[in-house]
Amino acid sequence: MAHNYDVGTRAWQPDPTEGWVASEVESKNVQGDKVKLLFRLANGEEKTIETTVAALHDDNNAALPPLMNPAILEASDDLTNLSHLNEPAVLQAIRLRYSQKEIYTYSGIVLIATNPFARVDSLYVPGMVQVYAGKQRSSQAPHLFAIAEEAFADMLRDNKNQTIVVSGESGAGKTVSAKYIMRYFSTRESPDQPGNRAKGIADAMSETEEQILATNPVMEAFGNAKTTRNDNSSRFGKYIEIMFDKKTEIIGARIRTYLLERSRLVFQPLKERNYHVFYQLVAGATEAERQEWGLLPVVHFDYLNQGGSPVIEGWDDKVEFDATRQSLTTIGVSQGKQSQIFALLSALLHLGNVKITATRTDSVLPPTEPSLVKACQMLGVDAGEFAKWTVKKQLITREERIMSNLTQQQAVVVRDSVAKFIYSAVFDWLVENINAGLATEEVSNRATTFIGVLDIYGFEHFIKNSFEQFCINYANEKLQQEFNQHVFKLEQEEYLREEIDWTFIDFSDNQPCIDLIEAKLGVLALLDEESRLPMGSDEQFVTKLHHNFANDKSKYYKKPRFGKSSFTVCHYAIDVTYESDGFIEKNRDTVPDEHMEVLRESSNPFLAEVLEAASVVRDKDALTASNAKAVPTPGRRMGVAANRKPTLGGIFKSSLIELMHTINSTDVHYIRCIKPNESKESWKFEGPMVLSQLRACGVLETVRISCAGYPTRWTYEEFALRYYMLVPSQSWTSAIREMANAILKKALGQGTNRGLDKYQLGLTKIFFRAGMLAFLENLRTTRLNECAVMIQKESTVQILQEKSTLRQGTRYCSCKRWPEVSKHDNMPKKYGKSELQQPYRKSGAAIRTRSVSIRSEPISSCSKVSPKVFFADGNLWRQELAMQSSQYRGHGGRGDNYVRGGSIVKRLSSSRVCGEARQPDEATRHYVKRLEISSRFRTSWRTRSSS
Ligand SMILES: Nc1ncnc2c1ncn2[C@@H]1O[C@H](COP(=O)(O)OP(=O)(O)OP(=O)(O)O)[C@@H](O)[C@H]1O
Repeated sequence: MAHNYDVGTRAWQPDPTEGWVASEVESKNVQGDKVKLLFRLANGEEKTIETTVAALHDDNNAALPPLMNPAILEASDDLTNLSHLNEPAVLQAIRLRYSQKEIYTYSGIVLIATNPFARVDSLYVPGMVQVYAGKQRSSQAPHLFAIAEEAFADMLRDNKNQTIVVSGESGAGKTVSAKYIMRYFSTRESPDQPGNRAKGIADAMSETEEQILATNPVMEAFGNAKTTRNDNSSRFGKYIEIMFDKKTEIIGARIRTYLLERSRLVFQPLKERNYHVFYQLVAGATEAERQEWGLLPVVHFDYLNQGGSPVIEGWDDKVEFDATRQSLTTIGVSQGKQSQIFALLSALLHLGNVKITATRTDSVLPPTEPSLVKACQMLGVDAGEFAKWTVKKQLITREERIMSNLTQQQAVVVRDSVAKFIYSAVFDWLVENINAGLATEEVSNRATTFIGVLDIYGFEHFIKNSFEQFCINYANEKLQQEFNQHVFKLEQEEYLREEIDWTFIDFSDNQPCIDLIEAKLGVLALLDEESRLPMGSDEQFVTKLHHNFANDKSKYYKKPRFGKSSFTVCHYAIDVTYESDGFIEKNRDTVPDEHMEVLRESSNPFLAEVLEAASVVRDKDALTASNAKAVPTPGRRMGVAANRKPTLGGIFKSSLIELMHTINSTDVHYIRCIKPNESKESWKFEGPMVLSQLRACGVLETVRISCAGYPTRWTYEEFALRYYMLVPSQSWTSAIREMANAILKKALGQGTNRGLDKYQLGLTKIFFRAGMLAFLENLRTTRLNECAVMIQKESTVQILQEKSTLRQGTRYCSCKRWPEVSKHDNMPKKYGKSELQQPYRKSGAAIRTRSVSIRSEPISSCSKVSPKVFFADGNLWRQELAMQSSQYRGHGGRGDNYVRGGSIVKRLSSSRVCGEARQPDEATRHYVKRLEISSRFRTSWRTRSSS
C-alpha cells in the first residue's frame, strides 16, 4: 500500500552484515514534484533518497526502502500477519522471536523452525505431546507437534494420506525435527481416551512404534556422517510412511531413500568423516571380532583417515555402536546377521587399503597383496580374479575381446567403485529388511492411511557445485513447484469461496527450469547420452549443453563467461554454476561387468543376499526409470544407458517422479528448517544467512504470492472488535458487517488513501491488501493514545468502578489460571469456565491458554504475559490480558493488570487495587497498551488460520 514516507516513518535499509537495518525518516523536503527524504539509520548513519511525489505513491517503487511494521507486530508468530510483508520484515520477525527463545514461527501454512543449537527441553518434554494432541493448530504456540497434529487430524477427518515435508540446508535441523514428529505419532494419546497407551503409561509405545523409532539410529549409523556443516549429517534423503489402521493405531512403516552419497565411502574432505558405522565398529567391536575381522585403529584405514577427524566432540563411538546394535536387534536383525554385516564392512575397509602400484604407463596389483587377500577372503571372492580385473579392462566388440591395461589412477577408481557398490548394496539391504519387517503384506493390507515424513536435503549452492548438488537442486525445484501450486491454489480457493472480486493471476512457475533438467532433450537426457558413449567425457557433455541451451534458447540456462567446464542453471532460489568435472563418472556409477561376475560367484552367502537386495532395488529403479513420464526419443532411453544399466541421474529422476506422485496424492504440510549461523553456535542469528535460506526454501516467494492478492484477512467480528474505537459509540451495533463497513469507511476517509481497492468484503471475511493493516493500526494507536491520556486523568475510584462493573454484570473466565484469579477476586464459581467459553467459542475465536513472551519494548524488564481472561461486553466478546510484569513488582506485588478497550483496569484482587493508588507511569501505560494490541493480533490471525 502506497505510503507518504512522512517524518517518523520507519523503513528498512540494506546492510551487508545484518541483512537489513532499521531507519526512520528524519526530514522530508518537497519541492514541486521532487521529494528528498533523509533517513537516520539505527547504526547512526544517514541516508538520503531523492524521488518524486508520484514515485512515492508507486507501490512497486524499488528505490524506496521497505516499510517497517508497527513495533508490536514485528514479532508476530505468523509472518502472514505482518502488515508490511517484505523481506526485512520477515527476517525481523524470525530474529525477534529467536531472541526470545521462540524457535518456531508460522508463515501461513508453513512452520519455520530456526535451529537453536542448544537443548530446549521445555519444548519436547514428554507431556508436551499431549498439550498438542487433539488441539487445533491455532490454539497453541507454533510447534512441530502442532503440524504433526494437524496432519493427524486431517487424516482422521478426510481419511486421506498426509505428507509432512521437512526441508532445509545441511545442519538446519531436518532430522531432529523428523524424529520428533515420529515420536509425536508414537506417543500421542487421544484426548478422548486417555490412559489407552500400552501399560497405561502415557508415552509408552507398542512394539511396532518402538521398531519404527529404532529405524532412526540404524539409518543414521549407515547413512549419516560428520561433515563440516553438521556432525550428524544425513547423506541421503528419506521418506517414511507411518501406516495407520482404521482405528488410527500405528501398525507399520515403509521407508524410501534417495541418493545416498556413495563417494563418501572412498573419499572424505578435510575435517569430515566416513559413515558413522565404521568408526563405531572400530571403537566398539569385541576383541574376538577385532581379531576375526582384522580391525585396526582408524588411522590405519585409508577409507577412514582422509578427513583427519576421527572423533566427534561429545560422541562416544563405542556407546553409539552398542546403540546401533541394540536398534538393529529391535528392528529384527539377528545377532548372526549383524556379525555378517560388520564383517562385510570390515572387508570394505581392507579393500580401501589395497595398494596398487604404478608402472610407467600401467598399474600392478599382485594377488598376494595382504589387504587384498584379507578383503577377498572376507568377501568370499577370488583374489586373483579381483586383482586382474582391477588393473585391466576388456572391450567386447562383435569380433573380438580387446584387453587393455589401466593406469594406477584408473585402477584405484575401479577398486573404489566396487567398494561403493557393495556399501550401497548393504544400505539397500537394510532398507529392504526394515520394510520387510515393518510393512509386511498383512500390514499393507490392513493399513488404511499413512502419514509420510519427507526429510530431504534443501537447496544447495557452494563455491564448487557438482553432480550431487545438481540432483539435490533438481529435487528442490520439483518440491518448490508443488509447494507454490499448493499455496497458490489454497489462496485462490479461499477467494472463490468468499466470492470476492478477483482476477486469477499467474505466479512465476518454475516448470521451464524443471523442463530444462528433465525434458526429453534436457540436461539429464544429454548427460545419459554422453554417459553411454565409451569415450564420453565431461567436456563433451558441457559442450552439448552449451550447444543446446546457450544463446538465449533457454532463460534458465547460462554459459558462464569464464571456464569451459561449467554451466549455470537459473534455479528459483538463485543461479547455480555446476562444475561438470565427474558428472559422467558419477552418473554412470558402474562397476565393470567382470567385477560383477567375480562378486556374483562369491562364497559369502550374506554378500549374495545383499547383492540380491540391491538388484531388486535396481530392477525396480530401472523399471520406474523406463516408465518415467518423459517419453524417450528413438535411440535415447531416459535413465537407462546403452547397456541398459540405469544411470544414477535417471534413477534419481524416476524416484523423484514417483515421490512427487505420492506427495501429490496426499495433503501436504510444510516445515522449513533454518540454520541461523555457520558456526553452529547456540542462539546466534546471522541475518544474511537466514535470508538466503528463506529465499531458498521458498518462504519469500510465498510472501510474494500472498502480496499479489490480499494477504491479510479477518472475520467481520474480529475486525469490529479490534477497531470499534475508530467510530463513535453510536455506530457500535450488533450488525457486525455494517459496523465493520462503517469503520473501514471512516478509517479510509481519514487517510490519504481512499481507494476501496485496499480491501474486499467477502462472505465471512474482510480481505486486506498488504500495508492496510499497518495503516489501520496507526489510526488505532493514535486513538488509544488519546484514551490513555483520558484515563490517566481519571481517579482510582473510577478504576475501581470499572472493576466493580466486571463483578456485577460482566461474565468472564480465565483458562488455566482461573482458580487463582477467582480466588483473588472472590468470584462466584458460577462464572466459571464452562459457562463462559461457550459463547466465546460460538464467535469462532480460539482460546489460548499458554503463556507467551512478548517483546518488552519499550520496557526492557517486562517478562511474560499470559492472555487468559475473557470478558463479555454486550454483543462483543473480547479477550483481555492478564500479565505479569517485573515493572509491577516494583510497585509492590506481582500485579495482574487488565486492559479494556481504551481503558486500563488495574489490579483484579481488591488488595492489589488498594495497592495501586498510584497511577501507572508513562512507560507502563505504553506497555500495557502494546500488549493488548499484540494479544488481539494473535487472536485474530489464529482465528483466521484455523477457519
Ligand atoms: N530442535 C532442536 N533443538 C536443539 N538442537 C537442534 C534442534 N534441531 C537441530 N538441532 C541441532 O542441530 C544439529 C543438526 O540437526 P540435523 O542433523 O537435524 O540437521 P539436518 O538438517 O538433518 O542436516 P543434514 O542435512 O546435514 O542431515 C543437531 O545435531 C542438533 O545439535
